[in-house]
Formats: sequence, structure tokens, C-alpha cells
Amino acid sequence: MTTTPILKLDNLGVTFPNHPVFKDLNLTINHGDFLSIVGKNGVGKTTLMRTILHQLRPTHGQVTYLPDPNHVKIGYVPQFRNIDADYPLTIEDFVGLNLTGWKWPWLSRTERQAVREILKETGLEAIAKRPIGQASGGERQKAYLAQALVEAPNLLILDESTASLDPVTKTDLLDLVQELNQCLDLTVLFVTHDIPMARKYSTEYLMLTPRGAEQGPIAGLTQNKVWEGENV
Ligand SMILES: Nc1ncnc2c1ncn2[C@@H]1O[C@H](COP(=O)(O)OP(=O)(O)OP(=O)(O)O)[C@@H](O)[C@H]1O
Repeated sequence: MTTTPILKLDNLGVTFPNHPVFKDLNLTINHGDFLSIVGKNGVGKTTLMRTILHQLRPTHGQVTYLPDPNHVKIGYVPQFRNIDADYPLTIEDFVGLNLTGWKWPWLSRTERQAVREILKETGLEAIAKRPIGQASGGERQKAYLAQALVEAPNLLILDESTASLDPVTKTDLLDLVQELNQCLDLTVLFVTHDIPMARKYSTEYLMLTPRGAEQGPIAGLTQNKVWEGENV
């Protein structure tokens, strides 16, 4: 099987004032990888995602999109975020927010079709007209995922985005992500504390510890290893 890299981290390091988060991180992520990123609270997982998204300039090293940034389209699903109860968008508006048409009446026929399909796939179809501010926490997380997927990314970052979901919803959404991973070669970076879910869905893992990083095929990631890593 040929592997084509989509993202490369070279000697990557981030230090906040007097506070090194991670250093000397080297990693190549290939198209179609489903990489779980694990490690204890505060070890630097979100900082790494922000660096990959170029929201944060690394202190050392570099992040390279391959073959170039024009070929990498990123979808990002954040950790749970509060939304004001009177936020003036329906769920379907919210899902289409990043498309060129922006709000439902101005979306093109193709964009509307894409929004409808993703609402169906994420189980939001029945509540598409509900104001997003009235949606439950889990429904909002689904809407964030749908918003990221509707743009057909080839790199999806899930930053603890399934943490607030019930087990059935979590499984449904990760099944969908896995289907896109396997059928469309979607590359997935899955930041999680849920080791059984990481083992179920990922192909590879990256474990951050205060001592350094460890990586490998997902079969090598066990709950014990994470606990040991967390005690370093
Ligand atoms: N802008 C910043 N300035 C200074 N320190 C920061 C900044 N952002 C994050 N940190 C610190 O860097 C460390 C890593 O934070 P980060 O959010 O990346 O951890 P995490 O592994 O994602 O944690 P969690 O599992 O709790 O979400 C933490 O100690 C955090 O307080």
C-alpha cells in the first residue's frame, strides 16, 4: 500500500513564558491515517492542534502541509463551547455558516443539498429549523461536526469534541467519521481521553507526556501505558 504524507511535524516545540509544553516532536501523518492524540490534562494536546492550525507560532521547528497548503482542507471541531440562547441562527444555518452562501436563503442548490445530506448523516435533520441556541449540548456538538464536514475536508481535527456525548451518539458520530476515513481517505486527528474509543477507531496514536512523545500503531496503546505516561 502506498502512503502519501499530508502533514509533517519537524522538531516541533512550543514554550509559553517559562513553561515548555512539548519539544522535539517529529511526526509524519499520511492520507487516511486516523491518529488519536492522548495524554493527561495540560500536557499540550490543544496547543499542538493550535500549532497545526497555524493559530500559534511554534517556538522551534515547523509544521508542513504536503504537497502544499492548497491541497489540505481542514475541518476543525472544537471542545464543547457555549452558545448564547438567543444566537440568531437555526441549526441548518449554523451548519452552512462557512459555505459561500452563508445563510440558508442564499445558499446555492448544491450547498443546500450538501447541508441536507450532512444534517441527515449526523441525525440533525428533524431539528434543522431549531435555533442553535436552544439545541442541547450533544446536538450542538453534532452541529459543529456537521459544519466541519459539509465543506468536505481532507483533514479533520476532533479536539475532545465527543467528550460531552452519550455513548450511543458518540459511537454514531465516530462511525460516520470512520466511514469517511475509510471510503474517502479522510485523515483524522482525534484528541481524546477515551482510550477504548481511540483503540476502536484509530490506526495510530501519539501520546504526549511531560517527558516526551511516544507514537505507534494503535494496537500498542493501552490504558496502562497512558496511566504510566500520565504519572511521569
Ligand atoms: N496562551 C497560553 N499562554 C500560557 N500558557 C498556556 C497558553 N495556552 C495553554 N497554556 C498552558 O499550556 C499547557 C497545555 O495546555 P493545553 O490546552 O494544550 O493542554 P491539553 O493537553 O489540551 O489539556 P486538556 O486535556 O486539559 O484539554 C497548560 O498548562 C496550559 O495552561
